[in-house]
Amino acid sequence: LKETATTGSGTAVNGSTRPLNLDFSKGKYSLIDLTHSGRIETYDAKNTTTTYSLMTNKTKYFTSQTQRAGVDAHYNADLVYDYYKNKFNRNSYDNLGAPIYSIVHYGVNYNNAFWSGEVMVYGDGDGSTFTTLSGANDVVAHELTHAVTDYTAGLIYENQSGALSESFSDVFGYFVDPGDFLIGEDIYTPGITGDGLRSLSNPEQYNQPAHMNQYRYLSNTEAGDYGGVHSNSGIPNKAFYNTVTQLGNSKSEQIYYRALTLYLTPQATFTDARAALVQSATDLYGAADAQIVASAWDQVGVY
Ligand SMILES: O=C(NO)[C@]12CC[C@H](CC1)C2
Ligand SMILES: [Ca+2]
Ligand SMILES: [Zn+2]
Repeated sequence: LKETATTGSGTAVNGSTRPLNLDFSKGKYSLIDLTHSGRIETYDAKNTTTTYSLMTNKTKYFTSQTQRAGVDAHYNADLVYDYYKNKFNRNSYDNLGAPIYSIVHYGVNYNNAFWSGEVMVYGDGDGSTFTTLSGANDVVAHELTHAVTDYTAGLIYENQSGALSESFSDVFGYFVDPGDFLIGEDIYTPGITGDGLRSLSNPEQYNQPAHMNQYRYLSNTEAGDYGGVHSNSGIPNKAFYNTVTQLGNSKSEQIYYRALTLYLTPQATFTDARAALVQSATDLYGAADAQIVASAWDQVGVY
């Protein structure tokens, strides 16, 4: 049967109202966004980890409590799609219009979200450490940027290249949510205000190193977070903060996108990332801005 693009709205994780791009067919509305070539479809795992079904509704208003996870996964995926298209003319994570599939209500009390290599997956959190993880636009951007990275630099998810993968995902999480330098603040510890999972401006606040002399040589195993990819990302994250506070968002996002998509390679080290970003700044804006990038990395002990 034919699909018909239409619009509606839904209730977000935080209770606000989100506009939604929907499909109407066979007498019901579904979370299928047909408005651009990277179509977006959002599914509900209903707290299993093995089965899922398209999130649908009788009306165009997705306002029930259990629909909130899907509303924000769908809305934030479109927001991130639009960010990459509008800023860099990138058509979905593969730049070929790949569909973006999201699954919400994954597992029980699942305090995580991840890009599986094919789909976005979001837990509901346990209500104490996290609430529904699709509710944070910076987290959705973080995860979809892992997909972009997989199709471009291909950074290997361990040791320094893995910490760079984490950092680039946090950096584009910031660019999609530029009001603060925290990651995950909208869904982290719902009972506490003002905190976040990580800080780009002050990584040490959440027990991340912010200088090479604090690098954590952890084991390259799941228990060691693959060489500490989520802790050592504090070092390139701080270099990013040093850069963006000098160059501003518009120049910085173009420099970071160019480095990620043109210069970085799978085994890149922090030194390679510095060189890729300095080169990108030179290409785009000249020697003075490139020097600002170089200095940003000097300050975290990466040469
Ligand atoms: O850093 C991450 N993934 O690499 C997180 C962990 C909790 C939020 C969802 C996924 C961010
Ligand atoms: Ca944020
Ligand atoms: Zn990540």
